[in-house]
Amino acid sequence: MVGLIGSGNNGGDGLYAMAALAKRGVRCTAVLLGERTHPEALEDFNRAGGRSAYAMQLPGLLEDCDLLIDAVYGTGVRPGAVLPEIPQNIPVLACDLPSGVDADTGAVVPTVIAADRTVSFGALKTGLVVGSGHLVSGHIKVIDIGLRETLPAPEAWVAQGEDVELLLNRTSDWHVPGQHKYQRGVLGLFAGSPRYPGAAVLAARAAVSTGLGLLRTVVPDSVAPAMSGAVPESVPLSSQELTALLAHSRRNDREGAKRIGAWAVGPGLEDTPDNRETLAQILASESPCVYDAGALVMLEPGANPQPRILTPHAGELRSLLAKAGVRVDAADIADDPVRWARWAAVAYDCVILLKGSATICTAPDGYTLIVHSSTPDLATAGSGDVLTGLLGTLLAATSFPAKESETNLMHRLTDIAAAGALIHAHAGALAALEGTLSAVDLLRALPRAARDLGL
Ligand SMILES: NC(=O)C1=CN([C@@H]2O[C@H](COP(=O)(O)OP(=O)(O)OC[C@H]3O[C@@H](n4cnc5c(N)ncnc54)[C@H](O)[C@@H]3O)[C@@H](O)[C@H]2O)[C@@H](O)CC1
Repeated sequence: MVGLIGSGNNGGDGLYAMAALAKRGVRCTAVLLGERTHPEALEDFNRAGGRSAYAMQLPGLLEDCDLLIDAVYGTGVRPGAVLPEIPQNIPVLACDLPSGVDADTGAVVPTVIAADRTVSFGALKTGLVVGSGHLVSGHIKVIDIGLRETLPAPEAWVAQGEDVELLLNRTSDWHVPGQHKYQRGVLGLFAGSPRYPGAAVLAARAAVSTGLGLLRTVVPDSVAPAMSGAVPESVPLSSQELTALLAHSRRNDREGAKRIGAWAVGPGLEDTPDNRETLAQILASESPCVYDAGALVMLEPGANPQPRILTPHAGELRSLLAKAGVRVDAADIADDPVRWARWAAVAYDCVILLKGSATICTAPDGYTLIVHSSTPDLATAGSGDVLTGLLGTLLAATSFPAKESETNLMHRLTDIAAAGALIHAHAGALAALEGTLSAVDLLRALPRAARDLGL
């Protein structure tokens, strides 16, 4: 076993770990990379029979290495760190976090040492589960080292499959299925264009296959035949009907509100004057809404009484922020996705679900849930459309108390966004078991994924 040992406490942790292994008879060599080495840990390691080596000996040592322990840098890494290259065939176990990962943001240096496993001490660091850090952390295990009482409140929470029931607060909100179709929610879907008819169909199929009561669709004439063919459950909504219905719900008419409980807007949508007009009507409707893809282009920053979830990927987030006067590039977002998602949540007064290697769901007050279980295969065309339909169903099936505080409402939306991301990720994992993953494979797996997670 070879350990890469840095000059700080992370190096000390690596030496103590290797000392314990050396005592069990494992042949351990510590490559000392810093100008100094944690003195007590080095003494313990030497006493246990470990050997030390210099950086120049590393290539030879790696030829006969079953496991590399990476303890060069932990939370103390500063920008500009340069790390040795490790051949891909050598399994790497990182102490606390892979060397070169920023513990708070997930930013990595170009020479970051990718780990197969990371053993993190005391608490899960945000940088392990978001951005580029998430891609190099491998399997993560958090070890309790008795710090719990002294740790500050977490700045973000990781949501997992078993949390879905809690996130959806099903006991109080979800109606008994099968009684009445409106009780399982009515969703309006405004999506599609002659250029992107499939996006609307994917979102619609996702919505109905997660147990929606009724789907009303607002799609261009050219998309309508494909929609009724692929999603016979959907009921088209003419523009006159739409205007009348939205006027009803603006006056808080109970019947109108019942007819469309939530909206899903954007998959395949084009930026046209007519679409902008419809979008403005939906924005004014005050029914909760998920906005994706083409709809994001048409949104403006600022407060809006409508409860909203926006679901950008990094490029769309950059455009949203630019409209709000915040100039960032793709690299800035990759280096600190939580920070920029929060900026957008504030600028647009909504919940942001930022898609990426991990999904970040965040409210304007900073309440943040991270879903990092997604398979990389989910970055497939149409996968976002499926997520939009699924989130629409979750919104339509949730009853939001009329007198909910702004903060509670935003937290509820964040919980729903994370629940959607978890179901989506689980569907992706199920579909990936069958081989390559297309959006249609994802759709097929959706009912089973929803059932597995208690929907
Ligand atoms: N702080 C705590 O409460 C605990 C810390 N622990 C361990 O301590 C680690 C943090 O220890 P440290 O604060 O000593 O930090 P690190 O051990 O991560 O690294 C700090 C050392 O690396 C050097 N360094 C950092 N960036 C550099 C760069 N770009 N170029 C050259 N040198 C650079 C610093 O000068 C310093 O000597 C954690 O990751 C964890 O492994 C744990 O043992 C548990 C408790």
